[in-house]
Amino acid sequence: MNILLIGCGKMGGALLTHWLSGPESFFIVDPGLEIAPDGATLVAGRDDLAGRKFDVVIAAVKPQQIDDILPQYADAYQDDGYLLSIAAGCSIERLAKASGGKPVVRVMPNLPAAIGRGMSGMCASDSATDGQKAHASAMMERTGSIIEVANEDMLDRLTAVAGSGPGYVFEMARAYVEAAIGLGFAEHEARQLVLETMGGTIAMAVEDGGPLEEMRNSVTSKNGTTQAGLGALNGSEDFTRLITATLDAAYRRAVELR
Ligand SMILES: NC(=O)C1=CN([C@@H]2O[C@H](COP(=O)(O)OP(=O)(O)OC[C@H]3O[C@@H](n4cnc5c(N)ncnc54)[C@H](O)[C@@H]3O)[C@@H](O)[C@H]2O)C=CC1
Ligand SMILES: O=C(O)[C@@H]1CCC=N1
Repeated sequence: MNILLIGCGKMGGALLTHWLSGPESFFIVDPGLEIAPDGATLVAGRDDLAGRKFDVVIAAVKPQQIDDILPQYADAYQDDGYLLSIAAGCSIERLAKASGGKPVVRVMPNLPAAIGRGMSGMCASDSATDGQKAHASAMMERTGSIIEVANEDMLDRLTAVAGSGPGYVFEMARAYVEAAIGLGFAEHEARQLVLETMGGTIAMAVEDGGPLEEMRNSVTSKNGTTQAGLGALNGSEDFTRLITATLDAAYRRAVELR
């Protein structure tokens, strides 16, 4: 199976490192790349394809570039080929038009795919076959977990939760480290304390599987230090409101990018 990856930046490149462990042959087009990742073939652009046809074309460029770039490759699909897009927001309707009417599988990955811990969502056009959906899903499973959502709107909502999610978590970690430095720790100590605390806590929540509220309460002694900290963090629900506003803003942006 031959796959053409259009765009091999932060997200496309992260996914590719795991996709390369599969049986497909990867061809990459990205003007920003000078050498092909090991195991893949770099092509200069549409005119460098020598008539080759692809079973899957993957769109991993910015959503704003889709309408300019994808039509250039509309004749590069096998008859039963499909388009897989990771572009945020960009609708199946737009993608189908840009690919000359090919079946479309939209996937929303996230950056921890780089270490095989991605959390992705997927939805497909009615024209995508079960085989195409199963193939896209199997590719994403090489990069972490995947769920199928009922419709495109839910994929845009998933983008706000999981696609952009690592950005929120990195920002929380950054602010947490900054605050720890403010309490007197050296930067390397603050980073270790915060990342090990966050990582250990998340790993425990996943392993335990119980209600997060109960787990939070198990840290919180009456009139203790955690209660004092949590009162400052979310005593008047400010943190809950901020997180809600964060997800709402990201979802609204995904809708704008449709
Ligand atoms: N970065 C992230 O965490 C996530 C990104 N995405 C989606 O992935 C897509 C790519 O985003 P990033 O990887 O973050 O951006 P990026 O800027 O790192 O990658 C885009 C790549 O496209 C290449 N490119 C530009 N013009 C091109 C052309 N004419 N032909 C082929 N390649 C071309 C660029 O050289 C660059 O390497 C976006 O649509 C974004 O919505 C989805 C989920 C998460
Ligand atoms: O910020 C963005 O638009 C992309 C999509 C999800 C994560 N990064």
